[in-house]
Amino acid sequence: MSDAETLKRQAAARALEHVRSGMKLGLGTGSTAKHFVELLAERVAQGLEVVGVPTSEATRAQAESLDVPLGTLDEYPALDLVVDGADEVGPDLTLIKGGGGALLREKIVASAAAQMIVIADASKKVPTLGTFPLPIEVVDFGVAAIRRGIEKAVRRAGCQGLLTLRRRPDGHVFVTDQGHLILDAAFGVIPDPAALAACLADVPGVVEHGLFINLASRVILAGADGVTVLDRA
Ligand SMILES: O=C[C@H](O)[C@H](O)[C@H](O)COP(=O)(O)O
Repeated sequence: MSDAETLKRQAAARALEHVRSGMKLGLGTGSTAKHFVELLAERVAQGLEVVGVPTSEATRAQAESLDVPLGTLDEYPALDLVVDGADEVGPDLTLIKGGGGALLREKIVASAAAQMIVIADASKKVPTLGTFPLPIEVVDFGVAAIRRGIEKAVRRAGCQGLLTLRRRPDGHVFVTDQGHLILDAAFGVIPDPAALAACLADVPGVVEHGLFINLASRVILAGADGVTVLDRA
């Protein structure tokens, strides 16, 4: 396992300590969350009783293959905990998520959970959000007009930058699990995430964006110097 994967697994292992039998658990998406699901499956095999609600079809497939019992958010609308990764962790545990395109379901699941624990390697911690392009999920209609609307709206929050329609490695347009498209916004710096979130919410055609504000209660970061736990004030 590479050094980066080892760190992700360390963060995942620490998050697993928060899991108790009987919990309804949101299962995040991405390479870090994947470690958590693997470790969770080991505990399930040993007798831990939980029900997982996956945040993506990819996570559903992984959890199913590992025999983690699953349910839907309709069956379990109030979750005890969600464990998920992040692309950036900023001040006040504000996050950028959606690098894997799962932001919409991830945000719905996080909002339904009593607690959200984020797991990441320490490189994800940043003083200011925005180096990682912000994923903005949009409907599949009038994307050029939606893009113009976003460009105009985000200026009110002091943001500007190139918006790139996300494509898969094979060149086809990336389509989310909910059938939407993603514009990745290279803002570089997001001076006021809450103001930006409010501006984006005003643009018709924007379904959701990757800013997670006041959702993460704890962030577990694994770095060369060990594991650091950050709690939201
Ligand atoms: O859409 C994907 C998710 O928000 C991921 O949790 C995020 O991109 C972090 O992924 P990774 O753990 O692979 O860096």
